[in-house]
Amino acid sequence: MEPVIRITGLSKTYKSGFAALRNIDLEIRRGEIFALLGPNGAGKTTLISVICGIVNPTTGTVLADGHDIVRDYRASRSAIGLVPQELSTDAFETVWATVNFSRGLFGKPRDHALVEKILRDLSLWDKKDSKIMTLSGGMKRRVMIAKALSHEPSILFLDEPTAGVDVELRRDMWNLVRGLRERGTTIILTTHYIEEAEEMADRIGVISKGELILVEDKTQLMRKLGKKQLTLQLQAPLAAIPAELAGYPLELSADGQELVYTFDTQGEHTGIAGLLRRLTDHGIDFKDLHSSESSLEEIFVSLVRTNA
Ligand SMILES: Nc1ncnc2c1ncn2[C@@H]1O[C@H](COP(=O)(O)OP(=O)(O)OP(=O)(O)O)[C@@H](O)[C@H]1O
Repeated sequence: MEPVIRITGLSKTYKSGFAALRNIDLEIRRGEIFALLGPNGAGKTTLISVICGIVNPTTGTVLADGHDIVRDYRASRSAIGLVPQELSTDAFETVWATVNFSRGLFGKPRDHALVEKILRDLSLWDKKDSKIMTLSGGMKRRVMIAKALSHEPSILFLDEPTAGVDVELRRDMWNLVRGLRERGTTIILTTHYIEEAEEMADRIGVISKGELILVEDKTQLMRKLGKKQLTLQLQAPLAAIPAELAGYPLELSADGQELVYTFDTQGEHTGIAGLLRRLTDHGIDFKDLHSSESSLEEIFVSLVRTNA
C-alpha cells in the first residue's frame, strides 16, 4: 500500500545555522499509530511543522496523502489535522463557534451533525456554548483536538497530546486515538512519555539531535532490544562478587543481598542453568528469585545515550 506520508532526504537548518533535522527518510503507513520519541530539542516539532507546511524544509521532499507539501500545499494541508503543543484558541469564542469556524477555514461546507459528533466524542457537548476562556486546561486541549478533526483529516498529528494532563484525560485521549484509528485515521504523535508509545503505537521512531536513529515495529523493537533480568535474593549477603564469577554479567546490590543477572531474550542460551550451578559450587545460596523484562523506557534511554 502507498504510504500516507513519504518523507525523503528532509533537512532543516534554521536561519541561525542550527541543523534541526538531518536527512530524514520516513514512510508512514496508512492507518497506523506512529509514535515519534525523542528528548527535548530533538527535532520532533520541527518535523511536524515541516509536514504541516508551517516551517519550510531546507532540502528534501514530503508527500502527504500523495500531495507535495510545498507545491501542492492546500491539498496536502487539508488532509492533515494538527493538534499543536501550545494551546492557541480564541478565548472569547464559544466552543461551538470555534470548531465550526475551523472547519470553514478549510473550505468545507457546514456540517452541524459532524461537529456535534466530534464534540460528543470528546465529552465537550455540554460545554458547546461556553466561552473557551472559562474552560479548564484539559477541556481546552479537547477543543484543540475538536478543531483539528473538524475538517475530517485522514492524518492527525498530536504534538505532545498528554503533556501536563491528568490521568483521566490521558486515558480519554488514548481511547479517542484508538477510536480514530479504527475509523481509518492515521495518527502520528510525539511524546516524552514512553509508556504512551508503549501503550498506543504500532511503530516507533526515535529522533535524536535531528536524526532519525531508529524506526521499528513496537513489538519487534521490544523483542529485539529487550533484555531480561534475573534477580536472586541471597541467603547471606555477599561483600563482593567472587572472582570466579567475573565472566558473568552480574551486579551486586549495595547491601549485598541481591545478585542481578542480565541476559538477552534473543540469545540461544540464557546461561541461567550454568550460573545457578556455579553459584551452588561457590556455596552461594539464594532464597528467592524473580525475572523482569526491560521496558521501552530503558531501551529508549540506552538508544539515546548511544547516540550522544
Ligand atoms: N525558529 C527557530 N530558529 C532556530 N532554532 C530553532 C527554531 N525552532 C526550533 N529551533 C531549535 O531546533 C531544535 C529542535 O526543536 P524542536 O522544537 O523541533 O524539538 P522537539 O524535539 O520538538 O523538542 P521538545 O520535546 O522540547 O518539544 C531545538 O534545539 C530548537 O532550539
